[in-house]
Amino acid sequence: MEQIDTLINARWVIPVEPEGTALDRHAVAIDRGRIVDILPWEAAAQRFQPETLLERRSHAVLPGLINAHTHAAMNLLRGLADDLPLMTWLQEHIWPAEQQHVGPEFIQDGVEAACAELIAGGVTTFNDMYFFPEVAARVTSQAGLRYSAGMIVIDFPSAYAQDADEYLRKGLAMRDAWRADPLVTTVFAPHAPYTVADDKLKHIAVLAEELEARVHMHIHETAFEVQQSLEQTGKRPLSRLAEAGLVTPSLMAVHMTQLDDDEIALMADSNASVVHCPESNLKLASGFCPVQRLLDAGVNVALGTDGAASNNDLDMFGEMRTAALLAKGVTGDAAALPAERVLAMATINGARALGMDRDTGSLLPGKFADLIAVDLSSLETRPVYHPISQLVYAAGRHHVTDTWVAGRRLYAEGALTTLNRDEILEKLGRWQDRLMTNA
Ligand SMILES: CSC[C@H]1O[C@@H](n2cnc3c(O)ncnc32)[C@H](O)[C@@H]1O
Ligand SMILES: [Zn+2]
Repeated sequence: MEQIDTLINARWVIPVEPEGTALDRHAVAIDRGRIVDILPWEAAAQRFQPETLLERRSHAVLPGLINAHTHAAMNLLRGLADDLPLMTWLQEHIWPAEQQHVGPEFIQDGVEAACAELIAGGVTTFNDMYFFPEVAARVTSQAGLRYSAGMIVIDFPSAYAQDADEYLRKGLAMRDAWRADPLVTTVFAPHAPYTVADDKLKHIAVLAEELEARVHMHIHETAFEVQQSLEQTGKRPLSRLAEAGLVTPSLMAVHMTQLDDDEIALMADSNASVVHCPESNLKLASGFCPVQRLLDAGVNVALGTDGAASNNDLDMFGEMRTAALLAKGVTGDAAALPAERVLAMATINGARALGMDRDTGSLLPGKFADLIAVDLSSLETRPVYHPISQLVYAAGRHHVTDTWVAGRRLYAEGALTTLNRDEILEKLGRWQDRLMTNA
């Protein structure tokens, strides 16, 4: 018998690779943080002697979800300003609130609350863009989540940095400081084409190539952004970025609601990724990302929630369902973005966008044991004819019972193991009072 750390007997194991597969009555064997094998229950019982045996006989076990675009600390700004278009929301509400309140304590408490929400919602990796990423790294590392930290650049001062050079310097210092932590990776995160000047974009392109780092950026979020760029520069933002050398396999282009055929071809030819954030785009009335056309062209499309102030949650189950339904509405084709494809977007495509697909994003022997268990035995999820469809169209994040990152159980039968829920709720109450008295 082989000694292993954990064996999970699941009613269905959904490895995501190959897409659309649901293995009936299979077990996942985990040892030293990695998946050893996936095999039928009986074969697993004969081969393994686990230290921990978990019976999840009415559950689907699948890769942890990858939230490919967040602003985690913005959990403290959830519901501060709703029912507004992007630029009014940002310029008149969010940016003033950030100027007044953002600092290390804000990040500490906001990211902690976000980590709790992400873990309970089945997310094992998130790709973030926000101020003070070194504070977020400390929090996420303690929480046990996999964190892709944005080295942000934006052409306006904040409590974090005064100008683009200082943002870059601080980001690179954070990258060096966290290099050895297996849960923390770093990507460049210039905010948007309209907030970062050409020379900085070119500098980031050179650094990203040298350091083999991803570049995470809001691009073509609204028609207004494209129109304004045409008026100011005579170019659409994406062609400005292409001229700066940023449209490469390292690019994670977030939103992309405005794309013509040539731009879709450019994204495909460049092997760049798109991060689709359907709920934020709907709520801010930003537009519709042409997801099916991008996928048909061969573009890697991942899924993200955006921050809790524009979504207003970090619920990747909700995001999968919205993405699938929206694609059908936009194309007029009920076959657009089927359940197995949207699950791939929320897992392996996110890992590909981040350059982490050798390690996470699907359940394959040798990969990190980043996985979740989802209970499909409740009234609203029975009967189960097609487990993957059920996960996307009927289940929700409240059906997640367990979340593991690198084999460590961060959520155990509905309880957080690394974070204190009551303390987080208390801190959220204090921030609410603070923001309401200083609005
Ligand atoms: C430089 S830190 C990130 C910066 O982005 C702001 N933000 C949050 N959501 C959006 C969005 O959908 N589009 C553009 N900018 C956004 C956030 O408030 C921070 O200032
Ligand atoms: Zn965003």
